[in-house]
Amino acid sequence: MADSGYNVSQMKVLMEEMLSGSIEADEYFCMVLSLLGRHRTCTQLPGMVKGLREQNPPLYSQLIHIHSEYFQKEPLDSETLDCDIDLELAIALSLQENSSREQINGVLTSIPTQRYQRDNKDSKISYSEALKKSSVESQNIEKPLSTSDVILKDNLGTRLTPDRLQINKEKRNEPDHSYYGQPEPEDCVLPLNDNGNLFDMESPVFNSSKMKKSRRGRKKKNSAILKSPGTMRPVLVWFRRDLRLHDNPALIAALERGVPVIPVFLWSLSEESGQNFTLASGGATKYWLHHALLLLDETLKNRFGSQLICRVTESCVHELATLVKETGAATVIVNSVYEPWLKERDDHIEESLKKQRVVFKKCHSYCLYEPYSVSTEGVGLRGVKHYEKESGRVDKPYTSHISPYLHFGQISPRTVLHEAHFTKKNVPKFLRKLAWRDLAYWLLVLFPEMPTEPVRPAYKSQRWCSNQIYLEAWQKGKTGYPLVDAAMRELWLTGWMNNYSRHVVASFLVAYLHIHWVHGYRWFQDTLVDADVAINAMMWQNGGMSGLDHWNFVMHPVDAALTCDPYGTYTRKWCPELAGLPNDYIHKPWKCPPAHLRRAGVILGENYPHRLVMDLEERREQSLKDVVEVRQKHVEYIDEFSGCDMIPIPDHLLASTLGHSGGDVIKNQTGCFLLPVITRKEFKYKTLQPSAKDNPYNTVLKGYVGRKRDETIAYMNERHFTASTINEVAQMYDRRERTTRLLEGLPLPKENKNKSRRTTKSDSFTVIPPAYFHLAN
Ligand SMILES: Cc1cc2nc3c(=O)[nH]c(=O)nc-3n(C[C@H](O)[C@H](O)[C@H](O)COP(=O)(O)OP(=O)(O)OC[C@H]3O[C@@H](n4cnc5c(N)ncnc54)[C@H](O)[C@@H]3O)c2cc1C
Repeated sequence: MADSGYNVSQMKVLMEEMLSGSIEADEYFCMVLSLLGRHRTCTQLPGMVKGLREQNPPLYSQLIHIHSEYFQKEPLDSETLDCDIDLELAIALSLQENSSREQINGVLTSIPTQRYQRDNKDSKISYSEALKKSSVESQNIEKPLSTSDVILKDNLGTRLTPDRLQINKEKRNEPDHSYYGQPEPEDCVLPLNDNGNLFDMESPVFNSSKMKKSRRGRKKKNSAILKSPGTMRPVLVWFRRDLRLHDNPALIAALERGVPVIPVFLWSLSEESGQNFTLASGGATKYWLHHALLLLDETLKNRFGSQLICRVTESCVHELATLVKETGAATVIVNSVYEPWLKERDDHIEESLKKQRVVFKKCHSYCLYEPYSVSTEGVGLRGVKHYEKESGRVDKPYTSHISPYLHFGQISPRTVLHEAHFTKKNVPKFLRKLAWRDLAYWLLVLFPEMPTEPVRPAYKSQRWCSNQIYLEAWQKGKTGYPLVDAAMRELWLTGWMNNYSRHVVASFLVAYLHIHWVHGYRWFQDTLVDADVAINAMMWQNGGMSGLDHWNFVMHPVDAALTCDPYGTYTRKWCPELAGLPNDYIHKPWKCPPAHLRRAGVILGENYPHRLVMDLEERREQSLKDVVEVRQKHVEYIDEFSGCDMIPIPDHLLASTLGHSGGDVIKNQTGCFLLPVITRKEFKYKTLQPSAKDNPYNTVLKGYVGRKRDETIAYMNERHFTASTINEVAQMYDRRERTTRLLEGLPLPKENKNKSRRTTKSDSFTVIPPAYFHLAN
């Protein structure tokens, strides 16, 4: 067993997880491999799991089988290193081997780049030098630097922040790097195991035989190709939102070819944004991107003597065609991006490269699962019954802060997932968030108009307020509500705010200022360093009440502060003019006695604004009325059985879910197949009883109520879990008893008809609404 206490406990957890069925045997094996290293796994794993021989013979033999299959043929030598070291070696090899081969054989490879031939007619020069040169010179020759290229080199005398990537300086102060900085390249490496090896991230499904095969394949291919210089056409790795070297499937695929690898980054603002005013690249993200590119280039340069070719272009398809001509590349490899308009562009690029006889290969890495591969099979109509309320302290760095790194692919989601599995025992909420990231991309693929058009069609006609003063006050953090202002100022100054604050400011804009969520989406796109069309649009749609899974809560700007900033620390940091107020009044200065205000140096209306809107209850009521009006106007989008909103399901999803006939049969008068979606109870109630004065389902969260609700949910979950565990153990004994009696020929005990169920009968979500039966038949 492992030497360190750390590993012992890790091993225990892993074994427990495998026994409880939360991980498979091959996952277990890979994790052990990562923790103990190859040698110790080879020699110690059979002994470690021998207790299973009695306890769980099938599992035991499965593990032994995996173990022997993995180690049987592969010698334990230093060449079989894990992914990143492989990567490092391979990159070094692909550059060095070429150059040394040229020097030894005195042979110039057969396919130097066209431009290179132009420039070096007489000279014989090694291919690697040619490549290195090509990446520097390609920009100098074809186009003037100032207009089309972004060269990320100080020593080339080029501006590090070219115009088109530069953030609008008048608009933004320099972000506070001490608060939120770019990672050093080293920050992005995978964790080391005891042997100093890295986790093997190559196999997403932990398939040991696949892992082994691909390693062998890689070694073979490298050596085979390196021996035949005649086939050395380089490969272009087009970096997009995968600005890293580790766990990068496109880069690995390129290196596997054993030919020179040319790293490229292309920037086309209009293509990034698509046609629908998605604002995919706002000022803050450009700023982040700029630094991420610098880092990537630096890493390539320092560690591998390579460099990133960066070009700004109107059309990536043309730029790639040019690059292919310049370098003689036979293959372009990318990691897929999933925004529908970018996918369309990739399809177009693939076609066009095909005509040049260049292979365009796409790998998957941006999400955990490819959005196109997500199956709806097995998805029932169950609600999200035990959904825990979003909570978070804005005054503490309790969340991971990895969103921009994930957005630009500086960290891969798989790495995060694996680290989460390894470093923490139980992080379901965090894992759920990673899944939401995938969910956002899945939704964007289904509803490409999501950044601009409500997913619930009825809500297109909702009335919104167009008061520009409100919007600007919100954007600048001058609403007079300290928590909202603190969050918006943090966003402006750092390009980031945490999830809870995002909910607070979104609720405020939509439910209290009545400003269309699209304005919120746009502002976030421009100011967040992690601005992400898919996630941002999904969240604003949900906050704006027209999304697939709209929030079942509204954040009150004062009460929310009780939960997220109970001592006012956060608010004082970003609204320093209020710093002197006592805790009791920091979130509601308008209630502060004049003497306290004077002592704290606060003059409302002068150094801190009066509240933009004062009648919060009334404003919220109005927002409810607006929604009810929409629902009453568009009854065709309301399910008559459940009272829920309905959304049209895209045909292709319908066909994949219900089979080829699905698309024809089940369409109503709107010409679409409509599916009921979760709808706030207060909307249903008020739609049925518009003049009712009461609102038993009021969704406005009170800080303390929120906390109490968390505790109640945790308590209920625990009871539910304990009850079902006891029930299952009882059933297991029951089954054993019956088997023994059967074997011994004894009469069987009477069945207990009142067995408790894991899912209670009263769970309304398990009942399929009659509407569905009606439609499905
Ligand atoms: C109105 C609104 C707009 C948002 N816009 C964006 C955006 O443009 N880009 C963005 O990355 N996140 C967005 N989020 C989601 C969330 O607020 C951020 O991902 C989170 O605050 C980032 O901090 P973290 O890395 O510490 O998150 P953690 O809580 O540590 O979560 C880890 C990762 O999970 C993912 N994640 C977390 N929450 C969500 C979520 N609700 N939906 C999908 N993925 C999630 C992110 O990639 C995040 O980095 C938005 C939320 C709201 C309410």
